[in-house]
Amino acid sequence: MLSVRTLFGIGFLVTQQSLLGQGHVRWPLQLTSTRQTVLIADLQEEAQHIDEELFSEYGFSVDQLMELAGLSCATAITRAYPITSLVKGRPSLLVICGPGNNGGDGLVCARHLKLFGYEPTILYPKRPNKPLFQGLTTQCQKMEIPFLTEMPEAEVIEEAYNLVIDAIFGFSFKGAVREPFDSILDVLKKTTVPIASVDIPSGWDVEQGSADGLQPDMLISLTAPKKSALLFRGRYHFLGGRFVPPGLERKYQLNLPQYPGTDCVLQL
Ligand SMILES: NC(=O)C1=CN([C@@H]2O[C@H](COP(=O)(O)OP(=O)(O)OC[C@H]3O[C@@H](n4cnc5c(N)ncnc54)[C@H](O)[C@@H]3O)[C@@H](O)[C@H]2O)[C@@H](O)CC1
Ligand SMILES: [K+]
Repeated sequence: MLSVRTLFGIGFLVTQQSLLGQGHVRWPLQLTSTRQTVLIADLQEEAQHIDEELFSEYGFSVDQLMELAGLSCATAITRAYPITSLVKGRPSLLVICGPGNNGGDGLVCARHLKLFGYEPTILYPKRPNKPLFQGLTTQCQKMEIPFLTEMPEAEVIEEAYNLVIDAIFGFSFKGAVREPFDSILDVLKKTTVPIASVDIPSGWDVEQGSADGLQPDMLISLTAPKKSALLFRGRYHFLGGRFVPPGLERKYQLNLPQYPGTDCVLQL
């Protein structure tokens, strides 16, 4: 039996097979907006399995998918926050990158945003010692994107930036946030500048979310929305990462919506 609950302020519905009293329900968990219905990657492990299979079974490389993911994020940001809509004199953005692949998506996103005419600045406090991330960092430096050495205060962010892009943690985040990201997230919770989160709002449990965590204005879900996306209450939810082969979509019953034309993003 299907039960329907309204969890979102602006016309979003969440439907799930019998939410109460039936134990754990894997599928189908759906997110329905006025525009789309998509199934949700219910478990953290599920998102990780999809990720691993893309590399092991389907022959993709990490940098390939990261490029597509980061391009999706940059494209979605241009749709939600076109340069003409920004309130500051310059189209300044702060991109905060974490220590894993979510951070890599952030670096790619920053590079494309620069090409799209924005003025990103990057904070990248924990840099993995791997050629992929070193290359992405060099590319951003060569694009003349400035890197900060420390997290600005909330008031400075409000003064200087139109938007913060949160590429700190994605679907591999677990447990209590460790420094320096704990302090960074504390500042982000204080600022009133809109936040666009890549894949998952950082600090949120991938399945359960976080009642006192970040409340981003935008979420760009990659491949498929994660379960915690049901708790997202911001204005803009986009799906990106248009690279899922049909066999993988069938195996995980993702039932992904049709992206319009040649677009790499879809507003949910
Ligand atoms: N298959 C996909 O869907 C794709 C996923 N991509 C991105 O990859 C992300 C997942 O990347 P990863 O698996 O590298 O993981 P994450 O980027 O989610 O985070 C892992 C890093 O965070 C650290 N970390 C975890 N918990 C922490 C805590 N409590 N405090 C402090 N540090 C913590 C880990 O030590 C590790 O360095 C996705 O969310 C998405 O953004 C894309 O790059 C490519 C395609
Ligand atoms: K994130």
